[in-house]
Amino acid sequence: MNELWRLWKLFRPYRLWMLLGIVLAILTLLANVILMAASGWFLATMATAGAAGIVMNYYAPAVLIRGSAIARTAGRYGERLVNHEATFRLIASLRVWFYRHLEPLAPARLQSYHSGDLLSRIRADIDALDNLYVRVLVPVAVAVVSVLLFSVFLLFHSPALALAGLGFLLLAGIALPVWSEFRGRAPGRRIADDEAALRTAVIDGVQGMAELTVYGVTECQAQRIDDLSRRLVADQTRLSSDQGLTQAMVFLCAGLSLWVLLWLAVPMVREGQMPPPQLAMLALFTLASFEAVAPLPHAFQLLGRSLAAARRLFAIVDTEPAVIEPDGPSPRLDHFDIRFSEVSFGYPNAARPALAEISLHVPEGTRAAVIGATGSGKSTLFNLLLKFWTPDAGQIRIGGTDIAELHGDDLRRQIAVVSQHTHLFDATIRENLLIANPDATQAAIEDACRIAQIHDFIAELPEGYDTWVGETGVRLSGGQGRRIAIARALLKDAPILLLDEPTEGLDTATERDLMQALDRLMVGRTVLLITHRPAGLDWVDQVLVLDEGREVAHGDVSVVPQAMQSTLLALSPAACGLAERPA
Ligand SMILES: Nc1ncnc2c1ncn2[C@@H]1O[C@H](COP(=O)(O)OP(=O)(O)OP(=O)(O)O)[C@@H](O)[C@H]1O
Repeated sequence: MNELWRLWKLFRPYRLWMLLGIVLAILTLLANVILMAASGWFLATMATAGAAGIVMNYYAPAVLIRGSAIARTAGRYGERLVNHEATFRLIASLRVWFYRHLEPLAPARLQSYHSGDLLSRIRADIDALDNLYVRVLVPVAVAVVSVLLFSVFLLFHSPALALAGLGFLLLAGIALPVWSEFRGRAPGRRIADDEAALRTAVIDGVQGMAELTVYGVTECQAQRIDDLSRRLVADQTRLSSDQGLTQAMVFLCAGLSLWVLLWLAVPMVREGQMPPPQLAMLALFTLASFEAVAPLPHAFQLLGRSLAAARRLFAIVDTEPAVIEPDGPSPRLDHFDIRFSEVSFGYPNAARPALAEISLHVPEGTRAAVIGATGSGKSTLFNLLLKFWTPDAGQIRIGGTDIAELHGDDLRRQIAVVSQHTHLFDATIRENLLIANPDATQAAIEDACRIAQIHDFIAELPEGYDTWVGETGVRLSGGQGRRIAIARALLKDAPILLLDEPTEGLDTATERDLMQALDRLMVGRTVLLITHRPAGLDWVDQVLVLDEGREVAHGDVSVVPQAMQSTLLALSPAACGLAERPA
């Protein structure tokens, strides 16, 4: 129930909208009940007056009937309008609220969530919360107020009638919803989880279609999706049949209530304690009053699903970010040398630290390489410099300022990254370039692409820079993707450049061309290159060699172990057809 209270606090800014929606819903319901009761009374009065030959004024009841019919229609329209408006505002603000909590968690804390699961939380779970307002909160508020009013109304006629009416209303409005909530709790929770699992499985299946096909296991994935779908459908079927059953029970309660009313009231009429038209009025009133409690079983059934969704959202919202941002504004950076001082860091639940007491100083405008076998901690060094994680010990300074004093966004504005995993968005080439600098002119874009040696290729495409690159850039080769990354880095024009194995996986000729482009990009910037191969080491001023997170050597390129240097010769600038770097 803690979730309910937390949700209520999120709903608070919309309480006036909600109040208005609830008031309109109550007025609509009352108008309907008055319409039914007045019609019953009016028809019965007219019939008895006609039979007795009595002249009566039918204008006043007719006005009441027409008035309540119009009020019911207008009220329903207004209530839908207000409640939908409130719901959409609420959902919009919940999405923003969730995204605000999600963003600081990226990428460190989100690595344990699949993108399909996150998508499910952002979309389906937030949508499930709107049920809480429209299908739970509003009906409950309407039922509480209306049942009170109905009981008072019946009390005026007879305490026995009030007691009987209230008894059946409570049976339909409390007992059935409690049963419904109990039955819906487990499937509701499973539906939230299974929807997320299904989305994850479908995304995995589509993205990994090539691998699944190559290894001949598409059937297995299809079976997994099928199993999840069946479980989901089974739970949804159970909820639907429960919903049908509870609706039938509500009608049964209304019918029984009517029978009991007739059983109590007919003797009163016979004994002259109640005029006959009043009996017709009370009969229709009783039937109509169950409209107040009819939505409650379904509302409480949805409660389980909504609370499960809320719990899944709060699980993310309550996660502590891996990096705590400073309170004040970031200090201004005037220099861009990078200094790691005795930096140690271990990932949560890791067997050993990813980095242990690493120190490295890269003077402004110079280049350093971090080299080491796979898993030696090179990327971790970048992750710490980009403030995706916080070191467990030691400090990282840029221009003498501890990066802990800088906001992540301000820090990352000073850094461009070219890595082997360039993410290309499902957009045009131009849009993919503009993310580095949204204000870049076409001339600037083309200049960057010329230096990155990709302009000629783009210019030859029928749609040039407006060519759609496809999801994750499938329409570009690995080398072309990396050139786009270099062009992005040029457009960003940041003083610090991080190169994360930028030539990994490319053939020698492409690697050589790319190194030429990178050489232009590195000019005048503080560069940190990580690699597990010696390619490009001749262009750096110092090399740090890591092994299992520890420094094993540090100095000029001669400190690189002999075994690595022999490979290095094959990739020297001369071998790549490049001029030696000027001193
Ligand atoms: N997000 C993570 N969560 C937990 N452990 C991680 C994470 N990222 C890396 N590690 C672990 O930390 C160690 C260092 O990894 P890191 O990625 O820094 O190595 P690397 O030298 O960049 O390797 P590669 O050359 O293969 O990219 C490894 O043992 C790795 O398993």
